[in-house]
Amino acid sequence: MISVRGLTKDFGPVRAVDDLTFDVGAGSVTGFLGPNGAGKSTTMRMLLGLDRPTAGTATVGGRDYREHPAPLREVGALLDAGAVHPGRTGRTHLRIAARSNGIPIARVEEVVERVGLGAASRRRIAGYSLGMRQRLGIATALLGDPPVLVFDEPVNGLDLEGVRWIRSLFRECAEEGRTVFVSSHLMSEVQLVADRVVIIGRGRLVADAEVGEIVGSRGSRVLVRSPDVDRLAAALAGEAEVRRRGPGEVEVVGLPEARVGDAAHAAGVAVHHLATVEESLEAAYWSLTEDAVEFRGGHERAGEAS
Ligand SMILES: Nc1ncnc2c1ncn2[C@@H]1O[C@H](COP(=O)(O)OP(=O)(O)OP(=O)(O)O)[C@@H](O)[C@H]1O
Repeated sequence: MISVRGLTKDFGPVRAVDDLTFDVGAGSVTGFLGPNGAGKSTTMRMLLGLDRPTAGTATVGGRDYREHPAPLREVGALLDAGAVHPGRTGRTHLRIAARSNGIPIARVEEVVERVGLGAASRRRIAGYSLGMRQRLGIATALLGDPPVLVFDEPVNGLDLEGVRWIRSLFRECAEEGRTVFVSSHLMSEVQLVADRVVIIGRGRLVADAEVGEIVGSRGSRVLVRSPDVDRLAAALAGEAEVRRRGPGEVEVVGLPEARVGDAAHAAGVAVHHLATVEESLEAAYWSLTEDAVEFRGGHERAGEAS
């Protein structure tokens, strides 16, 4: 499990990470979201002992990353897929990583197979596409069969097939009981794969909740098209909020679609279209950041300053 408490990082006058507190639990995929420059990479670097916090702590399995004797067995990480020796073959790179972490060499074949690197693993990394480098980085992360996986923007550079593959890999890893923590600035991508999300903006925590809770946080909305929206609005008065969207179109907030349909029928109002609006994580994100309120679902931690 990953535990972040009061984590803060200043680069000179710039506060890149500002008093972050959250946990990332095992057995699920947690997305780490925020716009460019929000502080995601800096947070992950502190988690992996690559940057020293100005204040606070970031631990994996209750310990600082640097305190783990064989870190690859505890945390598998993909931070910068370009940061590998280009003259080596993928297989040599993996063998060196295995040896320095006391991992049996036979494991190299297993991870090469699992990430679909195949024959490319015998070629020099210099000739790899960005997608192949991502796969090699993920193979390195999986090498020590670690309970915790940390990936910074893993989808970057992958083609459509690669993106689908990585989604199923995350799911499998979570189903195997691992902690999977994945950063992205692509909300739609995270919505497809994550169970929970930690959202940050300007270094600060914006949300820490199940994807469903965040997406549903604005309440259910039903879009209705009718030639008589005025009568419909009157019929629903006091029961729900009715917002005008355009000529003959309203959005009803706070009632399920069946209730809206029944109310229209009872009032004798013709309805040409009626459907629940599917909320996107992106829309919920903008609404959360605009409101600038901290939203926390589910796992509220007792005694914690928010
Ligand atoms: N080594 C550094 N020196 C000075 N400032 C830094 C350094 N690393 C990051 N920053 C600044 O800290 C802030 C957070 O950057 P960070 O890379 O962590 O954001 P991010 O959310 O990962 O963004 P991106 O999606 O663009 O990678 C930015 O303002 C960035 O310019």
